[in-house]
Amino acid sequence: MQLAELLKEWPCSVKGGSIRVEVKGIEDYAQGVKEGDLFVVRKGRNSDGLKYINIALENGAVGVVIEDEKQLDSLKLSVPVIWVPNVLKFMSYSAAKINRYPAEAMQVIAITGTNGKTTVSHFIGQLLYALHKNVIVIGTNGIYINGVEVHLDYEHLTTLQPKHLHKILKVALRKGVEYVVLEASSMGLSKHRLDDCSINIGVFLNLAEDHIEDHGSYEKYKAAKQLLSSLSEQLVLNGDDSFCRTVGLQAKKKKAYFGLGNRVDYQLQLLAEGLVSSTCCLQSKKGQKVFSIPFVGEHHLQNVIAAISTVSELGFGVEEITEAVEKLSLPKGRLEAIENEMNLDIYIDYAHTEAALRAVLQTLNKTVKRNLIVVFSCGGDRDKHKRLKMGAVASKYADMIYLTSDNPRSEDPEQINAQIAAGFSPKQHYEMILDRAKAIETAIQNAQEGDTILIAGKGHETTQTIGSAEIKFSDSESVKIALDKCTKKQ
Ligand SMILES: CC(=O)N[C@H]1[C@@H](OP(=O)(O)OP(=O)(O)OC[C@H]2O[C@@H](n3ccc(=O)[nH]c3=O)[C@H](O)[C@@H]2O)O[C@H](CO)[C@@H](O)[C@@H]1O[C@H](C)C(=O)N[C@@H](C)C(=O)N[C@H](CCC(=O)O)C(=O)O
Ligand SMILES: Nc1ncnc2c1ncn2[C@@H]1O[C@H](COP(=O)(O)OP(=O)(O)OP(=O)(O)O)[C@@H](O)[C@H]1O
Ligand SMILES: N[C@H](CCC[C@H](N)C(=O)O)C(=O)O
Repeated sequence: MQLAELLKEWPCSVKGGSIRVEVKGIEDYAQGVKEGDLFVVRKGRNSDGLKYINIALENGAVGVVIEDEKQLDSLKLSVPVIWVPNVLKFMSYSAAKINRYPAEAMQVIAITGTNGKTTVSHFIGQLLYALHKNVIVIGTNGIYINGVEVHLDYEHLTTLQPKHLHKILKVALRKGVEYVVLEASSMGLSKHRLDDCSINIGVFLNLAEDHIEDHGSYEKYKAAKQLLSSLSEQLVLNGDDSFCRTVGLQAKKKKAYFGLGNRVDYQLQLLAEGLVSSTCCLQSKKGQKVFSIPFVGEHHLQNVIAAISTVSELGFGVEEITEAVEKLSLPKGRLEAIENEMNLDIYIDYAHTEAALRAVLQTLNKTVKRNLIVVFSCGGDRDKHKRLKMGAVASKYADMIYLTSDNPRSEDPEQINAQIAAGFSPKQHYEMILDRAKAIETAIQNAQEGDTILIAGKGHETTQTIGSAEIKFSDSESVKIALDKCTKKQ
């Protein structure tokens, strides 16, 4: 697309060079610029794109986009310098336009909420696939087309940056994909990553505390989540959550509420709960239906009803949806049970917020046969105030806690754990073993037949970030290694 064509509908000023040049893509990482890209100068937390203009030009940038108007005069370049009022919004607009707005040709479902986004997006993806639709799911656990993971070599965020998002959507459209299910993180929304991805249904799951420090305050975090409402044509909201109710009340658009409580359009009632499955009754304007769900826990009932109501709002019948629900599976690292011969119930779960840890512990507490043992820590360079609260929740349910490391990043894991332990009850039994593999091994070694072990916080993750080093690490691999060692010793 010609630069002149790209800029036609956007407020901007241009100096130097020619606007008749062909633009192939948009890039804000200088080293990633390819021949024909526009380089976007962005001031970040650690650095400033201004320092890398020369690298971008050497790599073939055909224009440089800036946000600071003064640079229009100060930058003397051989290519056009383009001033726009907001580079993040411009990146979203231009990535969508260069790729010819692929989202518009598909049904897009975007999910926000503090907890459950990955789970619900995978549920919706699985349901649509079972209903013979081609579907792409994009989120924390990666990118999946019809359940098959697509491996890409760029930085993986929960909500993709527009430069990646619209490119992958264009490929998906070519492959015949009809439905896009994506996670809308608060960071993604506030950084305008989804501004030009036309969203048919916006799903609101819940609001609890996370990423408060990234946003600056709880109010700002809430406002970021709420942005999804204005970006969506239609809303599906959790009627049991007061924030979601408020979003619904303020939105003058088509909406449907789901929940376990009353006054909702799609209500799920728990009839019976087994060890690994639940029997439920769905009441909706489309009728009543009893069916079984292949997992337990109130939070997962919430996730299931969120997925059912969304797919129903897309126009599918309740009968066919509930049939498919019986075959749903949880995404990797969510209440993932690890089989073993030691008669232990071992689970890996991605709980890394207070609400998530409470949800998973309440669930396990119902089925625990003997002691409940928790192995966890909190991420470094992330909300500090959640640490004490997660400590208090863990201590409410756990007989024994192993404090360890969970991506300490630039922080001292011992200090992080001290902040967690400050929330423990005075009688709490606990031990600190910073090496996560060792902590897992010790927990398994010291456990007695019938105990339940929850390893929380890292779920599907395959790395451990210590300082600036990213080391290969997986909870499930570590559990398997520990189990091997323990069974050999027996
Ligand atoms: C807070 C945030 O969004 N940070 C993102 C941001 O970093 P930054 O603004 O600090 O950028 P910077 O490193 O200072 O660099 C400034 C500019 O110089 C450029 N640069 C920099 C160095 C260089 O060698 N060459 C170069 O061109 C950079 O590309 C950038 O344009 O831009 C970087 C490059 O694109 C991102 O990697 C980084 O996301 C990091 C990875 C991140 O962790 N973001 C998280 C908080 C996030 O977005 N998470 C949400 C999930 C959260 C949730 O669960 O709700 C997500 O959607 O994934
Ligand atoms: N509806 C829910 N309410 C509370 N907790 C939940 C809910 N669904 C899942 N969880 C908990 O949150 C953890 C993370 O779930 P999931 O990955 O689906 O959420 P997410 O919103 O995508 O998380 P993030 O974006 O922070 O990575 C789960 O492992 C579980 O412990
Ligand atoms: N999306 C979340 C994931 C946190 C997972 C936990 N393992 C951690 O590192 O804190 C974040 O980047 O904050």
